[in-house]
Amino acid sequence: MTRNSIIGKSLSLLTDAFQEGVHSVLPHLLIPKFVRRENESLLVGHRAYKLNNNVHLVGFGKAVITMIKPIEDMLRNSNSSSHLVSGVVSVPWKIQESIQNVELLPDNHSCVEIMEGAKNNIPDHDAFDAAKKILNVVQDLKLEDLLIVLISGGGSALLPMPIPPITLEEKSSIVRQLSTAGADIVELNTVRKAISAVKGGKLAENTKATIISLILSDVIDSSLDIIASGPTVPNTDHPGKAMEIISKYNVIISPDVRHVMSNQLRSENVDFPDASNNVIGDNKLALEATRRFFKQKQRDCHPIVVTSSLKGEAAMIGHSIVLLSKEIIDGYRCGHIDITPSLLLDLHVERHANFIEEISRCVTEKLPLCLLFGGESTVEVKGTGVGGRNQEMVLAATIHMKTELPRVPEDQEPLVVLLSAGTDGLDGPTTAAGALTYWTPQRCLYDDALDEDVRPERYLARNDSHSFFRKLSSGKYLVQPGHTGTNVMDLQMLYIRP
Ligand SMILES: Nc1ncnc2c1ncn2[C@@H]1O[C@H](COP(=O)(O)OP(=O)(O)OP(=O)(O)O)[C@@H](O)[C@H]1O
Ligand SMILES: O=C(O)[C@H](O)CO
Repeated sequence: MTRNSIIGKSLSLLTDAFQEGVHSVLPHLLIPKFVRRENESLLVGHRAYKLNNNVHLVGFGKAVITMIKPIEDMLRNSNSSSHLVSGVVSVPWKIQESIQNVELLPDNHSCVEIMEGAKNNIPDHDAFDAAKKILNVVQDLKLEDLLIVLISGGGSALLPMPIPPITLEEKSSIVRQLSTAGADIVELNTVRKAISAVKGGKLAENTKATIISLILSDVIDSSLDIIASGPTVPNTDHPGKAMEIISKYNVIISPDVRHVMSNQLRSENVDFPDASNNVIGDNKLALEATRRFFKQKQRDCHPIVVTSSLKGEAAMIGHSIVLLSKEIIDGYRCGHIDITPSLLLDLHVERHANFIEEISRCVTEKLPLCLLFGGESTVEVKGTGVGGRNQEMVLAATIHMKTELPRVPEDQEPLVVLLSAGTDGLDGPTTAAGALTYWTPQRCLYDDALDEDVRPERYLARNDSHSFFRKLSSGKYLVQPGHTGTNVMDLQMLYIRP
């Protein structure tokens, strides 16, 4: 096989593995594993709920559009009547037309109203209208009703309801300032909870019905109060915490926002006995599916799940990944590896001893490796370019690969390929999920870029990673699945052959 075809095959292998990871967390496949109908009861986890034409459904997030159908099917009776009485969901702009398999969408007679909004993941008036409708539905319910709440990542932007007199524009500006300043999702959602009339458990406080939340997690450790800002989970944040975050990132806020934040009380409700919050899937599931894929498709390759809690600055992570690649390539050459301890911390390696043992074995036996990471990085956006955290990570890695990976003797042909992409299919305000890069001692993506007169450093300095990858080789290195209909953070795969 020529070097080019080995590179091409490896790029496709990683793209296919990413798709497999995404497929494993498609909500319509996860819901039936968690929710079952048995006669006139709905079984969710270990609990049984009596059905009596009393079910209402609300939902918000990037992945809820394909959660509706399995629930509707389950609640329909043999005479075609249904226990599902009403529903409203808030989903991303244009998501329905991007779901290719229309069978996954609710059918035309569905009683669930689908409202699209939050273009580019920014709360807007369409999402605000949806949030108002959702709040009306839950407020009207009675004690004997069941409320199914479908929740997934992206839910915060799709359920905006600032506490008056804060306006939607003020709220959006705070979120934008925080996320471009590099605040992580825990910080961002702590602030969102403090200024919202529905987040931080307030949706649950507004209903008498029994709540069953079905949650697809897109945050590290699946913290329930952080996913979509926990509308059905008690808010236990210290009242001053949101203001501390505002000060940390120098966010400019209006006197109204300051007033609402300083009057925030510690939540009275420390528990909602009538709410059950159930996580139906997460990043770990996707990583495990990806690991299995490598085992089946590439028998000589050793896949290792490194972490599901990767976080930090995207470009720095890209650098750490290259430093680890260097140690592994050196290891293949001398049959032994000493991993720098700080790299284990920077890459959030979960089980240090196991990881070192497995890598050492692969290096000694000269086995190809695929290291699998999951999590969510951040970017402090200082430039005016167009990009996302995954594309920025891969662009930074491309530059470090060129300068830091070793020039090994001619007779050795190591190959490094990296993919980083968001499982929701959209990385920041771009149409790609992420990107790929490669390196061999003879040629790497950086060289291709120079040949095409696309200078990686210039694009990185402007936070313009999407423009870089779009321009380079007509977008060949972009990962572009479109809206996937799911969302369990990002996946990174680092494939190294000796
Ligand atoms: N030009 C850019 N270059 C790199 N990253 C960017 C750029 N512009 C925005 N970002 C990053 O994109 C992130 C927002 O991306 P996105 O809208 O995909 O959010 P998300 O976290 O996936 O959404 P959710 O968690 O709501 O599903 C922010 O972290 C922001 O720093
Ligand atoms: O919607 C949100 O808040 C984020 O996606 C985290 O769940």
